Amino acid sequence: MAKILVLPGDGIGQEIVPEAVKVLEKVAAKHGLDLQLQEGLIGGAAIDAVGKSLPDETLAMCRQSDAVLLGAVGGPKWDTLPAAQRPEVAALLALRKGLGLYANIRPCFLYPALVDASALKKEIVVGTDMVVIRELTGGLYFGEKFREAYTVTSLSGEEVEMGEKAVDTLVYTTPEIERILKLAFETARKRSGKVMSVDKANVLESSRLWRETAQRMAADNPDINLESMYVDNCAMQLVRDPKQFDVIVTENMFGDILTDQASMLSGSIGMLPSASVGGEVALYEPAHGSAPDIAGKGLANPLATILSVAMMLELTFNMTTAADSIRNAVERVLNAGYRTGDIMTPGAKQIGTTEMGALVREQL
Ligand SMILES: NC(=O)c1ccc[n+]([C@@H]2O[C@H](COP(=O)([O-])OP(=O)(O)OC[C@H]3O[C@@H](n4cnc5c(N)ncnc54)[C@H](O)[C@@H]3O)[C@@H](O)[C@H]2O)c1
Ligand SMILES: CC(C)[C@H](C(=O)O)[C@@H](O)C(=O)O
Ligand SMILES: [Mg+2]
Repeated sequence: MAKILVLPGDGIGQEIVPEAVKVLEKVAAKHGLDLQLQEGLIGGAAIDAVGKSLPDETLAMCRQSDAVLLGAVGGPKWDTLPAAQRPEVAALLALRKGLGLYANIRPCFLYPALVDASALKKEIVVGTDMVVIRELTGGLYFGEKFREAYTVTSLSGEEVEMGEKAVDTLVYTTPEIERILKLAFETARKRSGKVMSVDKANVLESSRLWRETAQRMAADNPDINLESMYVDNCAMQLVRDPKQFDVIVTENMFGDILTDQASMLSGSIGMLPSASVGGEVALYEPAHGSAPDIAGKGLANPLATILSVAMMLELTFNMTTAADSIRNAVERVLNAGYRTGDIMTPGAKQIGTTEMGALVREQL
């Protein structure tokens, strides 16, 4: 029995998650996986319904599940709430931290049919196949943060208020760095053995600890070919020559930014799935957000969420064949020329969210 909690959340989450769930149901039936699906409230939708973006019941339901499928949280309606109540912080970050999900795996793969969908030149992106391992429960996101009055002492010795001071703290500890590097090494062993550790060790103390730890671990793991790169260079190299990368491992905020950028190598942010792992129960979530600009219009690309279901089958349920059947179905639909707006190219057939979901299911 596979107990799966479904959390559609906000914006396009409400449109893409149902498509992914129907794919999951079909694959589960074909591969003999007995599903028990439950739906829960999260994000702005939960604030509107019960006054809290991560209701206690949702967290408890996560803990009783084998896996969680999340859409997205946040949107303009809740942007003006105090920081600690915003869905992104009070729901998503709290869920990741609460469940101990210290690693976010974001595979960035270009389906050959989408080579023209990328904003980058065809010869640059063709053959893109990498995975970014993003640290998910440390760094700036979770360090101490506060605001206070900013005062300076004037020439006459008076304290003068000059506005405010805002502080975010970037903390990493050796064990936090070791466990994410360990996952990167394990991932690399199943691929080419190459790991690029991305940091800002020329400026940041946390990055110096990161780099020293990575290099020490690499010395103990001779089968791993580890290199380190500064994050600014990495941002440039990702668009200059993405095929030099296989496994990238990096801290929380660098990973957030680099994966949105890397998504363009796969054609669109609507193509980038993810798995947040390392804790009590894994959370599968597309890398993109709630896309308020297209929400409610049936335009969103459900493939990142559908491909997140494939990751769930593979990582949580060890069902590699079932996972591959989803990836192959997606490939066949793309090969047949069907596209949502974000991956549309001249000559292709533009369809909406539900049609894309239905076509993938037809191919299963
Ligand atoms: N995991 C999450 O829940 C998550 C992730 C990122 C952003 N957010 C939140 O989402 C809201 C919007 O943030 P944003 O606009 O910066 O990022 P976003 O990822 O929601 O959207 C960025 C752009 O990409 C497009 N896009 C995203 N997903 C798409 C899809 N599946 N199909 C087609 N186009 C897609 C959007 O239309 C938009 O133009 C904010 O409240 C933000 O905090 C949530
Ligand atoms: C919504 C936000 C908190 C989140 C993050 O920064 O981790 C998102 O951008 C992501 O990439 O999953
Ligand atoms: Mg992000």
